[in-house]
Amino acid sequence: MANTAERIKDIIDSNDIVLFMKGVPQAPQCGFSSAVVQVLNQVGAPYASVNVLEDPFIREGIKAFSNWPTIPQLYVKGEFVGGCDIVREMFQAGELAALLTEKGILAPAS
Ligand SMILES: N[C@@H](CCC(=O)N[C@@H](CS)C(=O)NCC(=O)O)C(=O)O
Ligand code: FES
Repeated sequence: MANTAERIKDIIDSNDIVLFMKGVPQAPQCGFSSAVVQVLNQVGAPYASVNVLEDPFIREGIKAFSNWPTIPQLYVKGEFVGGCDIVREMFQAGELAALLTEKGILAPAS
């Protein structure tokens, strides 16, 4: 099996939006992960998710990969966006929708 950093790179390269979280979108296991799920659902873009509670290598590996100490972690088009606080602030400021539009994931508002 590929090493953890390679697995992580493969995951973020093969999904436009991917959320590393605790639990699954239908049943988040932490309020921070739940908050990002709610933001993504509201912004209305499809996303992949990885449950770090199922894989301790990914749970620790993603922190090293992003140089960010906590879960959740959101990636868009291979780039680290942030955790719960950043994503929530960006959403409230309209910056998350703007980013997703700029990246060609969301259609421009007409
Ligand atoms: N302020 C953080 C909150 C996230 C957070 O504190 N996560 C903790 C508790 S869920 C964490 O990932 N701890 C390390 C771990 O559980 O592996 C954010 O903006 O995302
Ligand atoms: S699992 Fe306890 S704060 Fe996230």
